[in-house]
Amino acid sequence: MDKEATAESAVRIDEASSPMVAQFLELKAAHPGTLLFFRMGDFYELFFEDAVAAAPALDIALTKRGRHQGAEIPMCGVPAHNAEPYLHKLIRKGFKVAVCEQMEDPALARRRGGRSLVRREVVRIVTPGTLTEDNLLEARRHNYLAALARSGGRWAVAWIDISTGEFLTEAVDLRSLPALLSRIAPGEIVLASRHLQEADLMAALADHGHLLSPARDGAFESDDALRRLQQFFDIVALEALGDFTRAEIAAAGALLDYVEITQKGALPRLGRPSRIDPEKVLKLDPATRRNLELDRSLSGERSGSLLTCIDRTMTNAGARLLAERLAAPLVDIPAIRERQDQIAALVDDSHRNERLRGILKSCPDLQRALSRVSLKRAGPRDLKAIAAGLKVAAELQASEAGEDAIAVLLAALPDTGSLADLLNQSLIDEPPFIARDGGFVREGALPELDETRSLRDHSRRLVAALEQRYRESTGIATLKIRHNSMLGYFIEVGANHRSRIPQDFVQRQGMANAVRFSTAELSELEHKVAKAGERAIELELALFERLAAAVMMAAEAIAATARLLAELDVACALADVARALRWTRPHLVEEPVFKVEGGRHPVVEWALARERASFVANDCCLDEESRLWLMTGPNMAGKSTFLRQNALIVVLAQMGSFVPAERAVIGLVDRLFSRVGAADDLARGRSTFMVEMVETATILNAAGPRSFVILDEIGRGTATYDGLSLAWAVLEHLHDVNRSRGLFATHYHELTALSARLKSLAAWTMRVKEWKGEVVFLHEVTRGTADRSYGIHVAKLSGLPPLVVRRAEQVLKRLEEGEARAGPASLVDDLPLFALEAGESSPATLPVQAGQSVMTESQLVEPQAEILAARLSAVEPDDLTPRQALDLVFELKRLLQEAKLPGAA
Ligand SMILES: Nc1ncnc2c1ncn2[C@@H]1O[C@H](COP(=O)(O)OP(=O)(O)OP(=O)(O)O)[C@@H](O)[C@H]1O
Repeated sequence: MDKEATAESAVRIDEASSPMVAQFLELKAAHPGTLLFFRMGDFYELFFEDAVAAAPALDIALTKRGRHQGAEIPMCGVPAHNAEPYLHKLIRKGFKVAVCEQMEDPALARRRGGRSLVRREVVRIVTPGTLTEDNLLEARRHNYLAALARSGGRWAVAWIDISTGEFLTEAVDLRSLPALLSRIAPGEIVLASRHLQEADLMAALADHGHLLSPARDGAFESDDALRRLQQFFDIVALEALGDFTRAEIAAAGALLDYVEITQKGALPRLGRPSRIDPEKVLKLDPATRRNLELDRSLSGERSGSLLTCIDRTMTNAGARLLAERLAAPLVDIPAIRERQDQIAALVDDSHRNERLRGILKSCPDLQRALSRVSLKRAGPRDLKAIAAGLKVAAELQASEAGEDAIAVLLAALPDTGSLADLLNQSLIDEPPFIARDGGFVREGALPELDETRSLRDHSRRLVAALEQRYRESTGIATLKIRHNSMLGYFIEVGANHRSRIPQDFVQRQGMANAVRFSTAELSELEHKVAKAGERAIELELALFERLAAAVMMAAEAIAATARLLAELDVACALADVARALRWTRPHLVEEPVFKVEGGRHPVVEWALARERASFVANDCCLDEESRLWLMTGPNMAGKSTFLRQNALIVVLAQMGSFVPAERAVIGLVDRLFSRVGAADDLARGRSTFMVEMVETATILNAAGPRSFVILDEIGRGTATYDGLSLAWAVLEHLHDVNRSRGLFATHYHELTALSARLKSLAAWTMRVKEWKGEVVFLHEVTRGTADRSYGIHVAKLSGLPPLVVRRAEQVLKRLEEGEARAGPASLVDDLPLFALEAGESSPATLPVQAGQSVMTESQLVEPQAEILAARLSAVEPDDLTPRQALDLVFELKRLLQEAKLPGAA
């Protein structure tokens, strides 16, 4: 939500307000919830509470200027020509900024009368979701503006990227809303103010609360929204674009309204909205997305994520599309196969792929340049970028023939050659960013401009000739004709030559060492130069407008080109990954099977390769016979890696990529769940165990026969028997009720006894070898059950003090002796399936072995005895002075007392 400091201004206009303060306050009142960047000459100034909020956020000085109602007015300012970094900082910190410009030349205002104010208007409201400038945006990520609307009791989300024109909608229910939002990852969410009080909605938006932008309720009214959409897209009936729900229409229309308000009427080019069928997208809840480290690692960094591992795209648009596909894998075999075909066409022909990637490399960001042109925020460099992008498209098309999926993709590129030629012929090779000062039109592009420029240059040469003439006529060799913005052209001579100045030189400025003059002749020349210069800029700007209009005429073709090039880039990148990392094309089927041979974890394998270590590939075959795998194995043996690698193979396969395996047959997965590891969610007041249970509940409530579930060490966050009981019940529920495919890793070896009774549960383990008392992890998945956890071996490797390790070994021995007396198999008989429901038994009746955790005091104090022994054996009696010997006796006595050893009193 907006920063509090920007809420409605507390300062009011009254009769005593100066005209400028009154103007400021009026504009401020019209734009509540924003910081007002008030243009004053070369600066944007901020006043009152805006200044107080912005100065610390920007780390700039807070000063004072004038008084209002008897108090000094706080103020801070940023330079207008370099405002973007400041805007960036403020947007990042959650502020919105209303940019208010001077709409006339201050000289004009002065001419109206001494105290006339410069006319000022807010030209744009900069918000996190409506950015278009490259400096404010991340080049390789989408920046979505989303709107959430309800109509007839049903919800929908619409989202656009105004910097690329993408426009999508999806119907959603409140339960699925967090998953949808975590998939879109919007920068800002527009919501009708009336919903802000709804507790269930606010709970669903808990993770996204800081992104909310409340908007007027009327904007979400679906009839108005429909009209707005039809008008914007110039269509009679929206049905032509798809079967939108009322809520989708309301959300989409509200987005247009919000964009119109923030862009002050300048609407960007937007593609027609397309509707996403939620059933065609693999559902990944926020926890699963996070746990699988799809686009960020668990520590929140980009490196170490799957996306970083597979992102070999050459263009920003390609990187954005890849991220989009990874965020929303498909549940649609024909669409997946279409993507696979493109990769397949390139994977075996690395020369072709390299050639295409080489050409793509020089492709600028067509989408973002086009969006700036549509918003009239573009400069000559944007037009040049569009020309360059279109040239790349033409070059790619010319370089390819044939009938495979890539050739088909390239054949679909629209012909935009004439526009590219027009732009290239009109613009110089490296034009400036902004059009205002001219200097970007190529010589020969516009005959009138060439004439004007030569007139201007000729006049400049005449000025040089005049300087030479004046030097000769006055005999002052150091006389110079110079130029500055205050005086224009002037003649400058040293003060000591004053006596030689002719009568017709009119003095304009006297300084300590020099005097400045003008002459009628010089003024006339200056006038000519200035006029020619002005005319040249006029001509250049007019041409710029014509070129921008030509671009907008071809906007749909340019957008289609940009989209196809991004698709090509993604195909090339994934083909490159597949070839370099030996990935294979998965076979997608409708039946709920999962058969992966030689599967690998892409990120772990990549990390190991950097250390020149190799990854051990493993098979995973889930079918009706063994739909659920119960994985046991020592710590560090690779269970989590195995679980995740199979989940990632699902994601990769359904996003249309090849997968890290030798062979893979994947039955479409509708929902993928992962509960791997646990982290405290202290910000929301949840302990590790609570987080674990909430995530597990989500899975058990939603997973079905087409889902794929990975669960890692369920129940470890609580007492052993509580944990075991929970894991037990969860496993049974998954097997009998959810009937999903899945992998379940556990340290509760007791659970493996269940595999004898649950028909589709198979016990698998990670192989280890004991060698000379050490454990060697083979990372191989094999049938069976682990006999031990080797946790203490692993702890030893971690540098735990030897004393603690030895003690742990002792305790373990005793615990195991206790367990052996009862035997894990007894648990199966003690807790028959769904005995709970039948009321026959409860998890609380799990057999707790009497005496298992009870130890005598003398057993417990053994470590202190060892400390004492260690201390004594370190002593060399011959080296001790009498004083040291006495100290030692006291020390030993103290240790003895602390240990409470028998006889210590
Ligand atoms: N298949 C493999 N090939 C090679 N190295 C592997 C493989 N699987 C795992 N490893 C290595 O072993 C490390 C530990 O793996 P992982 O975290 O999956 O073990 P774990 O059994 O889940 O351990 P814990 O029970 O302690 O969580 C990984 O970081 C990786 O370096």
